[in-house]
Amino acid sequence: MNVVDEIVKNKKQLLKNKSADEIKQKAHDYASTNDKKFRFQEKLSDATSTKLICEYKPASPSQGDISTLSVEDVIEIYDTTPVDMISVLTEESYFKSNIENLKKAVKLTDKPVLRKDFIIDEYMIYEAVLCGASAVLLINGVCPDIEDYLNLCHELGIDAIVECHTLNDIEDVIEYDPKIIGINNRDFKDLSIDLETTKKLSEYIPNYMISESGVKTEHDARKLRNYGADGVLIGTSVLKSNEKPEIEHYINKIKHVLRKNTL
Ligand SMILES: O=P(O)(O)OC[C@@H](O)[C@@H](O)c1c[nH]c2ccccc12
Repeated sequence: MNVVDEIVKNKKQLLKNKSADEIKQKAHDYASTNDKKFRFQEKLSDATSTKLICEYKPASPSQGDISTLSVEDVIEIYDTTPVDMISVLTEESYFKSNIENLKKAVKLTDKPVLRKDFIIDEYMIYEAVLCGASAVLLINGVCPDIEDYLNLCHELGIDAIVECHTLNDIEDVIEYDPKIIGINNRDFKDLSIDLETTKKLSEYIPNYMISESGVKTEHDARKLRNYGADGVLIGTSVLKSNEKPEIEHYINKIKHVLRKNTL
């Protein structure tokens, strides 16, 4: 069993006593009064720069513990630096986060926030909406029904980032016209990284493309920008230091190369 199978198995267990029906109405009511809709897409539509998405990721299956900073500290940094959108892991067991961290993040910033998790039930989308998230991640091969879940996100006014890693993944989802595709440079099978995944797949992506995982240096970010990424998502490298000035410096450096007028 690979790590994603394990995560999904664990997730099913955690969701056992939850029913989407319990919070469905509440989420729809919330969405009907919320006028801030599709904020990820709105940001991506501004072509003056490639967007920088930074992630709150306390731990991961490949790295173990990543950061000891609190979610409050991290979001404060992301809120006050040129980060365009924020991603918050909510997976409990392998990434050591939780849904409360998403709630906290949304309260602490006006920037659009993505719920990053292994979404296997509509319950998790309603929950994200009720926390004030602007987007959710739908992973092809993990999400049980990309078409239905995309429609649900649309009804609720939030963006979905449909995550793909292979051309087959893209072929699976393309008929549902996803507005944002996330190319994961990390192979879930062995957790290896290859930024060329973005290069290989970019020509098959009709709308917005976010390149995810494995970005370390400005050189990497520039490469992905040149491959056509509309957004670059970084977790581990941005949180490598526990020192606020160092994190700020890293963010400024990366955003600098993502501005279109830099070579
Ligand atoms: O820490 P990195 O290599 O910068 O990667 C961030 C992000 O792309 C990664 O956390 C991620 C991409 N897709 C996911 C799906 C679930 C959990 C996590 C992820």
